[in-house]
Amino acid sequence: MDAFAITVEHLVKSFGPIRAVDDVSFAVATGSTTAMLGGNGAGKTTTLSMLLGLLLPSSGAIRVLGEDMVRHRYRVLPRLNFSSPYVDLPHRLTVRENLTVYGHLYGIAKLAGRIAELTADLDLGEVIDRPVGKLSAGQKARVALAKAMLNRPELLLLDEPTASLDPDTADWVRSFLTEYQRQCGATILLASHNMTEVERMCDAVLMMKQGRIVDQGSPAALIERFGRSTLEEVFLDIARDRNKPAEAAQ
Ligand SMILES: Nc1ncnc2c1ncn2[C@@H]1O[C@H](COP(=O)(O)OP(=O)(O)OP(=O)(O)O)[C@@H](O)[C@H]1O
Repeated sequence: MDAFAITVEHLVKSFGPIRAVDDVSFAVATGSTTAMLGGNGAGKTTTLSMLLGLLLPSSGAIRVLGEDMVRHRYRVLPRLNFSSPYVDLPHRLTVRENLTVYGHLYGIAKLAGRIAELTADLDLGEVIDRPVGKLSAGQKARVALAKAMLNRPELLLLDEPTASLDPDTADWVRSFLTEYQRQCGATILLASHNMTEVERMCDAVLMMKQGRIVDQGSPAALIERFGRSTLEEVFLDIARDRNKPAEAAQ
């Protein structure tokens, strides 16, 4: 098994004059939970979209699970999955119909059994035959997670996995992900604005600003380097360009 589930070198994505991702290089250790942090517009979603093969890079190299993502993404897509609050599942289909459609798309064997397992794991029994459009945000988030788990991914890319969830549901989702990772040794890369979540779940943090990675390390190492007591304070220091320690400058 490769030491790194993801390696990115000199990745650039331009939209006309905007360099949304501006010469970014990083590696995500296999089996880690790594967070991508940064203010609005820092380039997190654009980076995740390139890792998923949804957007083509303007330049640079991406290897995901040992494969070149630009040239061979169809080899690797069956081994990963993603969840994002910005991607809606078809509203008129029930939860079961949605999971069935995606299960067929992913070529899952014994699909009915897998859906039954996920219904139990994600506590979807009450909503399984209801249209997705009629569910609450928290219920939709659990359905989106079930969709992301259908193929038992080795790599999970999550865009703000707990955005708009109440603290109880958010905590439940975090525990679910941590348990999945413990059982399967999966790698998780998530974009988040929730610093407490990142401190609790993540081994490593990539700090993005204006399309670049401006600092990285474990939450504890970053907090120590910035002389702060929480990751939220480190985030604000970086966002506001203050108290920047010499070794953080790149
Ligand atoms: N399709 C697009 N066309 C033009 N500009 C885009 C496009 N997608 C993203 N951008 C721009 O690229 C930059 C990075 O956006 P991105 O969505 O990656 O940021 P983000 O870090 O995910 O932000 P947020 O925390 O607000 O979700 C922004 O300036 C955004 O306006």
